[in-house]
Amino acid sequence: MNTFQPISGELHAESVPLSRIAREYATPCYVYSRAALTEAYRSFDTAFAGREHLVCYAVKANPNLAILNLFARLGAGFDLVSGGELQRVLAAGGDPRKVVFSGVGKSENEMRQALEAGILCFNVESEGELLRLNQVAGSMGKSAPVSLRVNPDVDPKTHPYISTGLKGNKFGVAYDDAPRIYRLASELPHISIQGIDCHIGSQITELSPFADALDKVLELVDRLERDGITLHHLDLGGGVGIRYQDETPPPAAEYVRTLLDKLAARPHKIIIEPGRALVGNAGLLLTKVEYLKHGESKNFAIVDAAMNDLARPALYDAFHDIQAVRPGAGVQQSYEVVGPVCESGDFLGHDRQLALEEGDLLAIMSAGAYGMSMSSNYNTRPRVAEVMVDGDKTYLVREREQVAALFAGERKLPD
Ligand SMILES: Cc1ncc(COP(=O)(O)O)c(C=O)c1O
Ligand SMILES: N[C@@H](CCCC[NH3+])C(=O)O
Repeated sequence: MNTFQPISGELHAESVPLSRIAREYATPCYVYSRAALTEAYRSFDTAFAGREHLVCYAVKANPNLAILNLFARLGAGFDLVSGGELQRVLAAGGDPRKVVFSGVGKSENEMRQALEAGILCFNVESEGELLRLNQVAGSMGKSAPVSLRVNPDVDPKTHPYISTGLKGNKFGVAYDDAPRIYRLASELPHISIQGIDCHIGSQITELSPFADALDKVLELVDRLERDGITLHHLDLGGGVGIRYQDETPPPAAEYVRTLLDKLAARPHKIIIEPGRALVGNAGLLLTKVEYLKHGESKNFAIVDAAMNDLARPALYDAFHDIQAVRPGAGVQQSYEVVGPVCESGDFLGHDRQLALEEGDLLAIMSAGAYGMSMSSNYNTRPRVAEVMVDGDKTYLVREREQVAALFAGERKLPD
């Protein structure tokens, strides 16, 4: 699908020219396509047809309430890492019985909040967390549904900051420790074992790490079975990559087929936790060129978006394609595309061939995941607006107003 494509020489979001969005909402702003979000979700969901499954969207990728609401309506579950994310999911109409709660540092308060809401499963990441959860659940007269997140020591072949399933990473319990901790869990009075969980990293563009991790998980499932511990679900995490530049990540259908081929003889319900693959290419960051500056060795295009709006280039040296919204009238040359923040690391792209004039609009592509969600107020810059496009309509999706509109008459927002 061509979510963002040129029509009559101007880049559009669905059928809305980006210059119209800039005029109506000002720049910088994030622009999301409802059709692209829907299609991405469905591509995973339909690939599981005939198999008991749950696609739990990883909220951290983009916790925008309109996006959560859309996925909830499509039947998604949610993967959380904080009590704040749980509040958002509930405010957006998500079903707590489809929620899994990951994260290495869950606080007592967060445990209470999740037990109160009645979530599907805690993905427990340490023995200490298991013992604490048992205590908290007991004090509430409840039983906590649990999977252990195991660390399979598989190399996901991605950026080291976003690898999570290697021995040296802080995530999950050590593979060889898992049987002992499951035995402990089976003896705790307020813990109810539901499944097993594994998430090896993010922006993974090959299938082999997923297949290797699943093999290791299945070995453990068999071992547990022999020990008399039966699991109801397997949560295989997220991590499927997207195309930013020239990557060739597996399409959802191929990824799911690879998993299901190994799971054909297994009775378990399958859970996955994709984040980036559902939202990454459904969003862009729209920005305006404020100034062109020709330095001694480089040309700078100084735009009104910055590292506080999109941290990925500064943080991971990540590549985001940068497209002119309209063909430029300037001379085509190499530009450093940089923001107004007072750091030399404040760049959105290096050495980009662009024909620019001041006032031109640029689209920073593939910014739907880990864009707004990692933004900050650094340099006392306000957080930018987020705009949802639906066909030829656009609407501002600023938190409170947006939820109020979505749930008018249906649900009262917490103060
Ligand atoms: C536990 C867990 N699940 C799911 C995800 C989502 O990852 P991605 O956005 O790469 O699909 C993450 C982030 O890496 C995670 O830590
Ligand atoms: N923030 C990372 C992904 C982190 C995945 C979360 N465990 C990125 O922008 O690529």
